[in-house]
Amino acid sequence: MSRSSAVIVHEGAEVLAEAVASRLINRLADAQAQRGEASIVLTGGRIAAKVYGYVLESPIRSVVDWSRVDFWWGDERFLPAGDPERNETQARAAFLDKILIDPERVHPMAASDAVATPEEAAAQYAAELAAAAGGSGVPAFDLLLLGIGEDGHVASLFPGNPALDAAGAAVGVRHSPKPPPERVSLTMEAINSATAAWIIASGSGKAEAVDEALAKGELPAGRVKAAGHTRWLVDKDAAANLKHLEF
Ligand SMILES: O=C1O[C@H](COP(=O)(O)O)[C@@H](O)[C@H](O)[C@H]1O
Repeated sequence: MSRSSAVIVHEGAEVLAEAVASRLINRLADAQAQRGEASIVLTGGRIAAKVYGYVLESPIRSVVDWSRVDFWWGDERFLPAGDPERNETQARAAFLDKILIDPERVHPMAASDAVATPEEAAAQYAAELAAAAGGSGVPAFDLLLLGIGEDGHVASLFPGNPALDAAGAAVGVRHSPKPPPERVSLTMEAINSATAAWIIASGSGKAEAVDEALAKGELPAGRVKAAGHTRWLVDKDAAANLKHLEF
C-alpha cells in the first residue's frame, strides 16, 4: 500500500461536515462491498459532532449496514461513563444511539469509574485492539477520523507530551494542556497504520496549526501519515494560512 496525502478545501463548516459525512458513508459502504464489514475510528470535537449529525440525516445513510461496522475511538477523555465530555458520550448522542448498530462492535475506551488509571485503560484498549487484529497490533482500520486542536494536537497526542512518542497501540496521557488532564489515546504508530486517516479542521482558530503541520510537517498533526491515504478536509477559514493553495 502506498502512502498519499491531499488537502481538500470546503466553503465553510456546514459544507465541510456534510461532505465528510457523505465521504464517510461511501468509504464504509465500499469496505463492506469488499469484505462484508467495515471499521471506523471516531474522534471527538466540535466539527466531528457536526459530521455525525450529517451522517444521521444523510439520504444515503442506508447504503451502509451499520450493524456490521466496528466503531473504535482515537482518543478519550478519562472521565466517568456517560460524562458529557467523553468522546464516546458525544458520538452516542449524535448518532450511534439513533441507528441500528451491533453493541458488540462498539469499542469505547474504558471510563474512569471502570479502571483506576489512564494507563490501565490504554492497556485494556491495546488488548482489545490486538484481539480484533488476530493476536497483536491493531486492525487495519478502513477509516480513522481526527480533529485537530489549535495547538496542533490530534487524538490526545499533544505537542511536547511524552505520549506523542509512545510505542504500542494505546497510551495513557497525563498533563494534557486541554482539560481534562487525564486522557487515553491511540499512539501515532497505531494512527498511521490506518488505511485512511482524515484530519478535519474548521475555523480560523485552526489555521495556524493546519499551516504548520502541512507546510513544515511539525506538530503532532504533521506526523499523521496513514498507511493508505491521508486527507486534510478543511474549510476556508482553517485553510487561510496555506499560502501555496489557491481557492
Ligand atoms: O480534546 C479534543 O480535541 C480535539 C479537537 O476538538 P475541537 O472541538 O477543537 O474540534 C479532538 O479532535 C479530540 O478528539 C478531543 O479529545
